[in-house]
Amino acid sequence: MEKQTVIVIGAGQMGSGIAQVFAQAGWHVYLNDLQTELIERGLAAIRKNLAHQVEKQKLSSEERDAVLSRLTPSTSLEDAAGAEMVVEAATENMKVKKEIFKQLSGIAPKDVVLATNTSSLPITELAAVTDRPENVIGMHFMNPVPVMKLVEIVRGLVTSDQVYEKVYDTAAALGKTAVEVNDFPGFVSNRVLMPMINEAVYTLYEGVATKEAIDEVMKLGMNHPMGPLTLADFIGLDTCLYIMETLHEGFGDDKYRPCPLLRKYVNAGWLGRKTGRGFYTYE
Ligand SMILES: CC(=O)CC(=O)SCCNC(=O)CCNC(=O)[C@H](O)C(C)(C)COP(=O)(O)OP(=O)(O)OC[C@H]1O[C@@H](n2cnc3c(N)ncnc32)[C@H](O)[C@@H]1OP(=O)(O)O
Ligand SMILES: NC(=O)C1=CN([C@@H]2O[C@H](COP(=O)(O)OP(=O)(O)OC[C@H]3O[C@@H](n4cnc5c(N)ncnc54)[C@H](OP(=O)(O)O)[C@@H]3O)[C@@H](O)[C@H]2O)C=CC1
Repeated sequence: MEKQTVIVIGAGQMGSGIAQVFAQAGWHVYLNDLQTELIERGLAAIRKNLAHQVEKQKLSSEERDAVLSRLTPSTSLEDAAGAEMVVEAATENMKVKKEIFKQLSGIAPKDVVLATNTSSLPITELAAVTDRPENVIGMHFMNPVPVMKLVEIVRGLVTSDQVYEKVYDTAAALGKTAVEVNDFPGFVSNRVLMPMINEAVYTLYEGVATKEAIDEVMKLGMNHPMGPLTLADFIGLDTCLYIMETLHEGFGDDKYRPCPLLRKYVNAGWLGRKTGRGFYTYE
């Protein structure tokens, strides 16, 4: 198979997971972030995951080394000039993403797929800042990327069939199952998931039960692998808040209003697992 190159923009929990699965599928990967330390943190997470696979004999140490050799740190978007695909996984903020996509227009070759891993933001609006909106598409991986099977593919208003097919085939080659959805706030995944999480936060805020009780009810009663407050910490409370704000603004419906407790925690810098504190505390 011809070796292909992808640039993954944002080396946070999603970007590092996306880089890992591409590299494990044989792609060359530029892992891009603003600072070298952030890329190093992402690479450290990948090394840890690969070490676990070696320990479990799911991967040989030679394969691990080959995967690691396909990962190149990048702090310049100019590296998009040498890629066949871009997957943007920077912070869930329209201003940040528009700036990235605007810059990509001047750098990436014309036929490059410009995919975003956004959780909720409109693909069509993002596409409109580029000189090639037909190449822009949502390629929404789930967290943790190496484990979760789904990729939600989101077509913008003018995404071409060719770009859709390329992303669909790529998801399959990464061992994922793609599901096609249209471009509306939160798509399907977060339109359904995030109001449940937000309601769990309201349940805590209104004193209906303790955080442990709320999580236990949903785990044991509904067979969810994680309770909603544990899951919110896992996703990142900033990301949860941004998604609720996108739903609230996008639909103009108060049923999506973010719980004030969620906003308070984010303002306090309690972003969940990634900062060591959210609804729970972490080592
Ligand atoms: C916000 C959005 O836009 C969209 C989203 O992503 S929403 C979030 C979607 N994700 C979820 O809902 C996740 C819900 N939680 C789960 O499915 C499970 O708790 C879980 C898969 C995370 C962990 O599973 P578990 O059975 O409780 O724990 P554990 O036995 O430790 O892990 C199972 C496997 O996953 C792996 N794993 C767990 N966490 C991992 C991580 N962060 N990265 C890589 N691998 C991981 C483990 O190494 C283990 O692999 P092996 O079987 O090879 O040992
Ligand atoms: N968390 C989740 O469960 C899921 C998240 N997503 C989506 O994936 C994206 C990333 O989320 P996640 O990985 O959790 O977030 P993280 O906060 O873990 O990582 C985001 C990374 O992007 C970096 N970044 C910010 N601006 C830029 C830029 N201009 N260029 C390059 N890198 C930049 C951040 O750096 P710094 O810290 O310095 O700002 C940070 O390292 C978001 O759009 C989110 O909605 C999708 C599915 C699931």
